[in-house]
Order: sequence, then structure tokens, then C-alpha cells
Amino acid sequence: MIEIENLSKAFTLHNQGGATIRVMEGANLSVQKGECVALVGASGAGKSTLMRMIYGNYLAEHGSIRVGRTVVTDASPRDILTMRRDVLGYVSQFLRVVPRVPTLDVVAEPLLAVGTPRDLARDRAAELLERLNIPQTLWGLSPTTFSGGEQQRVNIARGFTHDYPALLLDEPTASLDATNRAVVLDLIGAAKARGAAIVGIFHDEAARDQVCDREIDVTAFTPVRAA
Ligand SMILES: Nc1ncnc2c1ncn2[C@@H]1O[C@H](COP(=O)(O)OP(=O)(O)OP(=O)(O)O)[C@@H](O)[C@H]1O
Repeated sequence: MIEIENLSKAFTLHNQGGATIRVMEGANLSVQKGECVALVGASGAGKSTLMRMIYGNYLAEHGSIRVGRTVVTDASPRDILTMRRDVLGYVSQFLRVVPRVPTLDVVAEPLLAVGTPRDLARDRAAELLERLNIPQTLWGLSPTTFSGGEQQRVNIARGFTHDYPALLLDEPTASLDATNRAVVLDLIGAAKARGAAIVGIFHDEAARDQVCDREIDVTAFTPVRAA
């Protein structure tokens, strides 16, 4: 479902004399349907960079990334948006929303985007918010003023409303209490069971062991730096 071949990446810092930082070379990764792969490796090894490249946020220097039928490394911006709507969900660590949109609509939005009738989308959103213990009194409010943990749970609910065939998860259990952490691990397990291909960063080792089938150490793709 997700195929990465011989991927490399360098950042050019235009505002710092055009310095170039090589962060990845010869990265390969294949994630099948129903499989969860954890990206591991030291801080700065390139885990987030790889996730952002899969999502089409960062351009590749060489190599290819395919998600379903989309060749991300060759896709037009329009094709990337279609992929993000239909195929690839991304639960980032931080919630970014349009101000003043009520939480229930924030969570229902990915389903509305794929043509789900409003009532059904809102029912599914409500079900997830309830499972993630967001009090019903908050559903009509914008999540911008919510606590860090509440915002993270809204983000997770939003990432799991539509049954994306593939998912990127960036620290999905980071600031959660034990009860909500267990709910999130159940959601991940259920997504795998319905065939989602998942790539995640989990500093929570126990969570990683519970839901991930294997680990990929991205340090193996870090270019050897000249001394
Ligand atoms: N937008 C950017 N511009 C320049 N350099 C960047 C950019 N994003 C990441 N880097 C560099 O790429 C390298 C990899 O960073 P990345 O955030 O992918 O690491 P990570 O493995 O996710 O680290 P952590 O576990 O600390 O989050 C770092 O050296 C970082 O400085």
C-alpha cells in the first residue's frame, strides 16, 4: 500500500547562505495492508521528515514514494489533495483548525469531504468523541481553546472518522491518560483489522509493541557525514 524506493532528501537553507543538509539517502520501505510499521531512530534521524515526505509536504530529491495508486513523488498538487482526502490520513501531534468551527464539525469534516451525508458524518463524529471522552458540552465549541490532551483527542477522532486505506500517526498517544491511550490503541488495532496500512512514530514503547508489527530504524538511511 505504501512503497518507498531509494529515497533521498536534502534541505537547502536559503536564508543561511544556501547551506545544504543531507538528511536521508537510499531509504526503502514497504508497508502492506493491515500492517503497522514504527519509525524509530535517534532524535534528528529523519522520522518526521520521512512522514512529511509520504504526506507530500516535503519534496524528495531522488527516489519514489507510492501510496495506493498515487506516486507522491510525481504527483500534482491536485493529486496530492485527492490522495489526502480519499486515501491517506495524517494524525499529527498538533491540531490545526479553522477558527470558530465547532468540534463536532471539525471531526465530521473528513467524512463530509468524501460525500458522506451530514447526519451520518455527525453520528460517526459523535461516536468517536464519546469514545475519546470529550464531554458533550464541548462538541459545539471550537477546539482552539481546549487543553493539549483534549486537542490531541479531537485530532485523533478526526483522523479516524473516515476509513482511510493508509494512515500516518505522529505520537498518537503522547499526552494521553491511560484510559484514552487504551482507546487510541483500540482504534489503531481496528484500523489494522480493516486493512489500513499504518506508519507511525511512537516514543511510547509499550504502545509501539502493542500495535506495531515491525520497526524501521531510519538511522540506517542517514547519510554518513564527513568528519
Ligand atoms: N524544514 C527543514 N529545514 C531544514 N532542516 C530540516 C527541516 N526539517 C528537518 N530538518 C533537519 O532534518 C533532520 C531530521 O529531522 P527530523 O525532524 O525528521 O528528525 P526526527 O527523527 O523526527 O527527530 P525527533 O525524534 O527529534 O522528532 C534534522 O537534522 C533536522 O534539523
